[in-house]
Amino acid sequence: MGLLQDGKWVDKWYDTKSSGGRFKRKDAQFRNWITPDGSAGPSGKAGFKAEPDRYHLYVSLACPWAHRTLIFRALKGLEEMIPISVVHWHMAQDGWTFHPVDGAMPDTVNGAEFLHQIYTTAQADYSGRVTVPVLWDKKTSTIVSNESSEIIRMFNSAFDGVGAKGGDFHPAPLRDEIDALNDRIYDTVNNGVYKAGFATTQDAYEEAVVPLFETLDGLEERLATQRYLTGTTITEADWRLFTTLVRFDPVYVGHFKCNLRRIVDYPNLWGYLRDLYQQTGIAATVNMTHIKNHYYGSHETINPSGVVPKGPVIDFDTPHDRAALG
Ligand SMILES: N[C@@H](CCC(=O)N[C@@H](CS)C(=O)NCC(=O)O)C(=O)O
Repeated sequence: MGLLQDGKWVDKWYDTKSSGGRFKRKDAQFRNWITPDGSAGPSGKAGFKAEPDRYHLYVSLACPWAHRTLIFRALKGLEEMIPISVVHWHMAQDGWTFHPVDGAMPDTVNGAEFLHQIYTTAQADYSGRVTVPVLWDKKTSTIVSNESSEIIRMFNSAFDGVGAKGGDFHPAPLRDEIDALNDRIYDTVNNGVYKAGFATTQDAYEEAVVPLFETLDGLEERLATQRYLTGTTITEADWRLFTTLVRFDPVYVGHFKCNLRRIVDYPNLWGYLRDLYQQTGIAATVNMTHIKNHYYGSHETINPSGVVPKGPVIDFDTPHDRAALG
């Protein structure tokens, strides 16, 4: 695991010393937007018009942030318009690589061996972490965005005029509610599991793990009377929660010490997770081998042996009985 410093790759683990053992996630740096007419979005430069066969997506099947983008690509039927490359699950001294393994897909656009080469192709003196997902523009040979929350917003609507499937997962009447849910769930759940797992002091760990389960307890109550987070329709907030929940029992409970309770111990959250998993096209975006091998096999500071546990045995296909909620 490493990062780029002035365009040079340096092998370095996260620094938690300067923050009392706390893991602090750095903001993504490429923040442009694809829009229907190529005008600038909420941030970044103009010039990225929604066009078929112009963009390419680099992902890891292990990564919950990249997983969001794969889900939106599937929901909106963008598979042909936006092809993908998939990195190897093992993120070691070279960072993410395109080395072959079952489920990986080579870089057919730039012919890179390492993901960091994509970053330096976009910006030769780039300094920062080299993360997935990356949305690439073939026309101008640069990175449009490496921020998943913004990539899914683009996929949600920018391609609607050029052949994307219908469906709006951030509809105007629900926006405030979705955004508020996203804020809390990002901080305490999506990023909360990382803050617990990468903490290197007891205090930092407890500061993360307690709010994580307070939020999960609250969501369990919320989902007792409604099928999805905002009611009867699935929104962006549900998909953003899903990618953490699906990894929770297989990885976060053990590897990240998020073990006050498991998702299977929460009847409503567990049914809700299966409900989302069983939606059309979603199961195909979940690769449990990449997920488990990546976390247990790449984070040497947490699991030095790299041994990957066999369990738990989980069946996301069992009926969920949530249709009665609407
Ligand atoms: N803000 C980014 C975060 C992406 C992210 O941290 N991805 C992880 C994989 S799950 C990564 O590539 N980490 C490599 C690193 O930090 O060096 C997003 O949501 O797109």
